[in-house]
Amino acid sequence: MTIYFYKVWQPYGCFSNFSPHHIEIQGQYWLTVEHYYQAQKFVGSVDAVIIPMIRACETPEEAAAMGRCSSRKLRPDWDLVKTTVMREAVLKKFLTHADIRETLLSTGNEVLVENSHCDYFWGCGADKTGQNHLGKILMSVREEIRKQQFLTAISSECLENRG
Ligand SMILES: Nc1nc(O)c(N)c(N[C@@H]2O[C@H](COP(=O)(O)O)[C@@H](O)[C@H]2O)n1
Repeated sequence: MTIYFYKVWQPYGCFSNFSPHHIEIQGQYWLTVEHYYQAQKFVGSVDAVIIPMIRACETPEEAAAMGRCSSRKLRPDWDLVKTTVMREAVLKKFLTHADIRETLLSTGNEVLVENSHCDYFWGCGADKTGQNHLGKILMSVREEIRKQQFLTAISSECLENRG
């Protein structure tokens, strides 16, 4: 069964980048993944001055509005790096917060889809033909966390057996 998510207050809302789960990357605190993601659009750009403003936004909606402002100049490599940037932030979120990590793991091998009607890149779009990159990232993060947990369990068992 496919699991659809989108708004924070809907089922599986913790999978949204707008969910109220902070992350810390390179010693900097970000209120949500969305704050971090929107700010990264301007790293090294002539409009980098906006980064601290995005970081200071009180809500992810404000951060998204600021990051989507079409008069600002995005970093030139943004299209090349944006999925890597997003994966790093989403992985950090689920490594930081144990409760939502359990929610993610509880989805087993189900397909996860961001049910955004307007976003055909991160979500599935109105007609479900979108690329669903956020759902794909969540599934790959789920797999990575599972592997990490397996390796940790194996190595502690080995240590116990060595006495
Ligand atoms: N408008 C909106 N509301 C939400 O609640 C959402 N979860 C999203 N989707 C997210 O928007 C981000 C993409 O932003 P850009 O179009 O690249 O500026 C990404 O985090 C989606 O997951 N949108």
